[in-house]
Amino acid sequence: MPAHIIDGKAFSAGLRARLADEVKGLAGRGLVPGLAVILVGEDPASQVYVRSKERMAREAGMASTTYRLPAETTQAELDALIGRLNADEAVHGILVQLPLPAGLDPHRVVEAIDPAKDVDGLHPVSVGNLASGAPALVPCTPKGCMMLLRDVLGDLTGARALVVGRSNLMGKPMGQLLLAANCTVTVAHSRTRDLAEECRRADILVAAAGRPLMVKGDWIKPGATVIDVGINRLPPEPGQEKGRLVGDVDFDAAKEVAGAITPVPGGVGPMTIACLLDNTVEAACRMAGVERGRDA
Ligand SMILES: Nc1nc2c(c(=O)[nH]1)N[C@@H](CN(C=O)c1ccc(C(=O)N[C@@H](CCC(=O)O)C(=O)O)cc1)CN2
Repeated sequence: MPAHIIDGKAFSAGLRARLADEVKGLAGRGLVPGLAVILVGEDPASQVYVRSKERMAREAGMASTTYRLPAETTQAELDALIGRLNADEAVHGILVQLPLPAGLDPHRVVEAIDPAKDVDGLHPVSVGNLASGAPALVPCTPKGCMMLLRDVLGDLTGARALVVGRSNLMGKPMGQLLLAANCTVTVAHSRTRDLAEECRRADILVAAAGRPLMVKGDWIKPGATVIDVGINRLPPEPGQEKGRLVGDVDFDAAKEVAGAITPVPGGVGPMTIACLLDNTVEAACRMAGVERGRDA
């Protein structure tokens, strides 16, 4: 039987609608969550994502400002802007869009952000909190993957989970979140021996390697839940202006074997921005000492 197709677009729309209700309640009590997004340079995909972040934050009733800086911006200029946003009480979340242009150090940039406003969950304090089981602001894409997994599977206890990819933004925090959900977790990467066999053992397979169509249909355990985090643009076919968007998983083959699978586009991607909004509300409530959930 073909797999259940996990509709991340619909799930994200539902989450954003619930957040809009919550924000309305908070605004009535004088707390308007504020998001500041910094984009350095002109990466075309980043421009699209940043525009969507601003639009969706505003649609949810939040205050949102985007700072667009030229690619030649120096580290000191970026540090100074982050310093001003750290001190601004109307700003509860700060995000620096990645990747950064060459010459800017992403570690230094992330470390300049006040950990209480680190809605990307990348600051060493956030990373440490997640690893040690303390309340943490969690990176948006893995947080979205967990929401989808819990929606499809409920309790994940005891599941054998494989994460392919070890980035700070996705693979590493995803491994931590699955571990916290009582899965038995393996994190694989480009140097893993016999990746196909590792995949075949997984009840939950999270592909975040950034390699188009890398995971083949016969790598998937029958009935497994497959979360495809890859967003890769293939070269255009003759006569096409743009190439097709594909994930890290060969979707057409995988859906014949998996129990459930996320498509690309329309799977994990839309969850990233919804979870950014959720993290911004979370940061605002923590700063104001407001307990969440009463207004939703
Ligand atoms: N500071 C950060 N930088 C980046 C992050 C991040 O979480 N924090 N993630 C990605 C980009 N990203 C958000 O920033 C993002 C990626 C994809 C989508 C999305 O909705 N994708 C759609 C397809 C979009 C398309 O047509 O290209 C989908 O998968 O359906 C949203 C946000 C890297 N940088």
